[in-house]
Amino acid sequence: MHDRVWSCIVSTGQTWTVGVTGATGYAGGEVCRLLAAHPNLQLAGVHANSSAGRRLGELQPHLLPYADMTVLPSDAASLSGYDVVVLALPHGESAAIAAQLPEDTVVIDCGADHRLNDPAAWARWYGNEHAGSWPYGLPELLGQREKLAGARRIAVPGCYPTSVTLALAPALVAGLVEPEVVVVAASGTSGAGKSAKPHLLGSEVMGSVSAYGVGGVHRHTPEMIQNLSQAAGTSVGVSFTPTLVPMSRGILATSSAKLAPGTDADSARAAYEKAYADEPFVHLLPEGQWPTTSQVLGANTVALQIAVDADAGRLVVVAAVDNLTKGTGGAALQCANLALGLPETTGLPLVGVAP
Ligand SMILES: NC(=O)C1=CN([C@@H]2O[C@H](COP(=O)(O)OP(=O)(O)OC[C@H]3O[C@@H](n4cnc5c(N)ncnc54)[C@H](OP(=O)(O)O)[C@@H]3O)[C@@H](O)[C@H]2O)C=CC1
Ligand SMILES: CC(=O)N[C@@H](CCC(=O)OP(=O)(O)O)C(=O)O
Repeated sequence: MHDRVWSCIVSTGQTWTVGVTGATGYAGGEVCRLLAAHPNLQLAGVHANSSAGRRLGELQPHLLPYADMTVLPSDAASLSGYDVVVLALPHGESAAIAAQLPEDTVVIDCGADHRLNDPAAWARWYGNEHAGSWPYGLPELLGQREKLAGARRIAVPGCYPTSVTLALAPALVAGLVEPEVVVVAASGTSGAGKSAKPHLLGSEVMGSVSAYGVGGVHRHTPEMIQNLSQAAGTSVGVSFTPTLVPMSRGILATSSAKLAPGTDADSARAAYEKAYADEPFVHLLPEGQWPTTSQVLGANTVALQIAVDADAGRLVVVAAVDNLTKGTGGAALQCANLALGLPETTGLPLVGVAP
């Protein structure tokens, strides 16, 4: 563990040490980037797998304050001793490590291992034994913030479920729509992680948009069903189609559902205004303005807009999120703030990087 790390933030008040594993990947790298601006959390160690022993600056050159840190191994013994551990590992790699960490350590898992409540759903979608569910790290979901305050184990949502849940929950809570939703979402390539895959080559991605995981086979479908059913208080059906678009970061999710009798544009807008009036990171845009991925890049924010398509009889909601910030790394630190009793917004950017 490094005891002296250059930091651009002068801390006032209590500080907690943070170890990040998966720090050489996209999600872990984003956690480290955001930690550099956090006044109370100090990145004290970076861990990974095949790159253990290397200098972080070789692998994540944008993380200048941490360039001289040596990447440490990713086992439980190496990860013990931090106040907070962020796991940003491939699915299935977190649970065994987390089970060996002290109970009073705040453990935030960016992977899927502890997101689903239903063991049968886990077995169906991930194919191995369920490691048990943890409090789900989406504070804006009704009733969820209270479960995260003081928690010592938190499961950060998937990036698509974050955008889709925040887009549709207010309508389902208020009974504005029928509990059957259709979602088409576009993601940048960083959503697929940093390891080399042929379909992510520049020559495959540039100048082309492709659909994948079509026909109800994407593993984020059960997570959306879980969240939206919690909001609706009844089982919600989800048809989800993800698409890959030629940009590095960002998700633009377009969701729609059949209007319930009596829903009109005014009642829909009122429900969304009420739901998000006090949410610092969720922004219902002024009428007529539509979300773009560029406006949320690098920010822990979600931009939303709604429309009532009276002819089709559907509510349409568009949501933009940076998959690496509010979609993972920012959400991880938002949850850490809640777990530690810090103001929820501490150290998190509201300002995007545009254009
Ligand atoms: N990318 C995104 O937008 C989002 C990602 N997530 C989740 O975050 C997690 C990380 O994803 P992402 O950053 O994209 O992935 P990357 O492929 O970019 O990074 C994976 C990281 O995990 C390490 N790693 C790989 N295999 C192992 C292993 N067997 N044991 C320990 N460490 C290992 C790698 O280390 P090394 O390089 O040394 O091998 C690397 O640091 C995943 O669970 C993903 O689902 C969640 C929401 C959004
Ligand atoms: C573009 C792309 O490939 N995206 C990833 C989403 C990854 C993610 O955010 O979610 P998890 O944490 O559940 O892996 C995918 O569709 O699998």
